[in-house]
Amino acid sequence: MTSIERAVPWVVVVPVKVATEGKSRLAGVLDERVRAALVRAMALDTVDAALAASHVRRVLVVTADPALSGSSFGVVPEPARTSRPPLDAAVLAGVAAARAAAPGVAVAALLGDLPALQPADLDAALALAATVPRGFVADAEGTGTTLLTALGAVDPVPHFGTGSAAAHAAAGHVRLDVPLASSVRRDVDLPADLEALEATRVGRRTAALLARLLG
Ligand SMILES: Nc1nc2c(ncn2[C@@H]2O[C@H](COP(=O)(O)OP(=O)(O)OP(=O)(O)O)[C@@H](O)[C@H]2O)c(=O)[nH]1
Ligand SMILES: C=C(OP(=O)(O)O)C(=O)O
Repeated sequence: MTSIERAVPWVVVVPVKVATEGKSRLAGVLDERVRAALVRAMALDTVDAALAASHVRRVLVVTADPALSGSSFGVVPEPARTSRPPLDAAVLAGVAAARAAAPGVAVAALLGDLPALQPADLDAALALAATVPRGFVADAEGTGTTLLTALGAVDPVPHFGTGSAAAHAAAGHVRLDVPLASSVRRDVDLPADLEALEATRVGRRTAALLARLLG
């Protein structure tokens, strides 16, 4: 088969916290207003990069943030709190919406704080993910998970946060062999991640915000 026939069309689910509650680990360097603007800028830049990836058919954003709406992606309401970690529950809600609209569709849950995401890097990860039932990409630290994938015949097992990469590996999910430098692994959590963005090609909204911050 040619690579075209093998190409899997993906629905990408992007969870985004209400902006005013996001990025608390940056509270020491950014005030609440700027942090909220950063959450929104990074989320929309992540979505734009995902939409530009050739393997992505649709993007669904799972959020309760009223400022995150747009014509190029769908919005899935934040699910009610349960005993499950809220991020994992949000991803499950997004996956359920994707599968309700397109039964058996391959789904990829992508964190919404990847402002340096490049479409080619996401395509490279999804090309690898097309060969395994469940895959994941660890963050640059190797502990968290920034992308998890599930082909149409299996349900994803949403698990994010510190330690989630090891949990996915222990569950037999395949660590997708993307380079450490891949922009799929570059989430922004800590002040050091924010500083590193100054030397990184980021989406236009995040770039504009950083330019205002740095004067
Ligand atoms: N919809 C939704 N998205 C979430 C939730 N928790 C985290 N996210 C998103 O998932 C991505 C990664 O989460 P984190 O790195 O923990 O982001 P965060 O919770 O804003 O960061 P901290 O407050 O510093 O822990 C970010 O895009 C968040 O906006 C949640 O409960 N619901
Ligand atoms: C959500 C994650 O962790 P963090 O809170 O460190 O971004 C993750 O990377 O799985």
